[in-house]
Amino acid sequence: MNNQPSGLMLAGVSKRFGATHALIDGHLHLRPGEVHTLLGENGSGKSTLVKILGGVHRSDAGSITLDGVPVNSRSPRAAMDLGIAVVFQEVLTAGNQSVLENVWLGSHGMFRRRLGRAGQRSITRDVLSRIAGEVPLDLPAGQLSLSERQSICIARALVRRPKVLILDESTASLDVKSRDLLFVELRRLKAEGTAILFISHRMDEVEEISDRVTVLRSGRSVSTVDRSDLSIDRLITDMTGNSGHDQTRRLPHDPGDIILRGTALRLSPASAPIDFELRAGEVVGLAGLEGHGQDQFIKRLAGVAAGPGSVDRILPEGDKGLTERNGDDLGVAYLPRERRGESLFESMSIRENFALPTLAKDRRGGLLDTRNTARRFEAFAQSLSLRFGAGQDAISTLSGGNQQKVLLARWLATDPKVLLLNDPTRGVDIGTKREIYAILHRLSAEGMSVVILSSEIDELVELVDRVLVFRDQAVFAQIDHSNLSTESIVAAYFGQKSEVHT
Ligand SMILES: Nc1ncnc2c1ncn2[C@@H]1O[C@H](COP(=O)(O)OP(=O)(O)OP(=O)(O)O)[C@@H](O)[C@H]1O
Repeated sequence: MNNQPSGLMLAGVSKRFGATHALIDGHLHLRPGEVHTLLGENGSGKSTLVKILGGVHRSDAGSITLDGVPVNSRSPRAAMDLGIAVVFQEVLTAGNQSVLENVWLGSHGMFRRRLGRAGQRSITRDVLSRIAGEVPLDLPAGQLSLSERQSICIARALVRRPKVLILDESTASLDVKSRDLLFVELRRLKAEGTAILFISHRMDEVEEISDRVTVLRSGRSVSTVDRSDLSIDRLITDMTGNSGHDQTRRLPHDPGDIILRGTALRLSPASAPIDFELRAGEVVGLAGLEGHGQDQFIKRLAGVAAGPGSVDRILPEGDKGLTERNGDDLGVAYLPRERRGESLFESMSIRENFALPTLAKDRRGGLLDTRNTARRFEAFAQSLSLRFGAGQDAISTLSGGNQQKVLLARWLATDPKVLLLNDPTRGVDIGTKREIYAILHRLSAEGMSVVILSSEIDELVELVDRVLVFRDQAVFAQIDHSNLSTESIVAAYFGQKSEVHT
């Protein structure tokens, strides 16, 4: 008779990377039939723990058991064989392979053969319809949206019917509809006895789905809290070791002169044209269900997407056309949504990734003064609480949230007049998010204008002067500061106009 507790038990698990102690004495009990959230600041060790469970890293010390049986996965396949399925933080799909092939990528030949092609199709259709709606199985994955590609990664884990399902920030790339569908599916799996380890920096999600929450701080498990005792303040205190991260809702204020103007911008041939004016010191939010035009709109403002209509940067001495090439010279900075591919240089160091567009600031008589680069980087690293080993380390050694902070620092360092941010705090912990909001509040008070596309409604309510909500490739509603609330934004998402919308 096995007296070991059922589920996944971790005791004293630790892992070092060179001088970095990523995980120290990690403890966790994940029970069958629960959603257990792992919460912690960027770099606190969550992904390291997940990668140990998923057979990507080997722990240096400690014990892990599943239903009393030692887990010592030497590879992702070994973990899978034990019934542990992990959806990793980055969206990992092969763009030129079909949706169907992507879902079955990496599974055993035997397992696949047993099901046959027809079986694979029907299981995939069934799983995807539950978590993402209709997705064409034969389309190359590269043609799908980020959210749909993430749903493929989740489906890849689900078709294997795991005992333990681990979702490492998997919701960060999902649109609202798919996230809601996933939560319904998680509740169903939970009722069937699946043990679910959930990681997210979004407190609304943590509150909604968690049965228990374990907090990691600097690689150590510091507390485990039951759903009935959940309080955001308590969780933040456990995460940070102090309680200094107060919410700071933006106050109404008078913006300055027009600094950027979009005229008759059309996001699709049939959609209504959009006129848009951005004033100095304004912070404007863009929102909407995924695929409704807000992403295209911010890309048009940034000059990285083309289409009918024009975007003009209004300079004090008069109008001047904005082109893709001179956007930076005109003080317009754009932070794209996808870290990989769109903005990170994976073969470069942390400091190089930060400094690339601003190296001219470090030239002295034609020579590069790297000490100056280091000084500039250090200042941003401090204000954004960047957790890293050394500036020369490869960017890939940083946790996901810390990579995002380096990119934000890169564009803040250009001293932009207009900062265009495409979902900038995705993967950033709540303490740092609030530090970023404070920085943006300060810079906008000094006259910088910000356009921020965010999938996080609380972030918009806290940060912006007004929100444009997109539907069907057009602006459906503009919600002004005095009417900003979670309810008013969500109502507009789903096409409900109330009298508060202008
Ligand atoms: N391959 C690696 N080489 C060197 N250091 C690493 C490596 N992987 C992780 N680290 C370091 O280990 C620490 C923990 O990182 P980890 O990715 O586990 O954090 P996290 O809690 O998942 O953060 P985030 O919320 O940002 O995803 C960080 O300091 C990170 O820089």
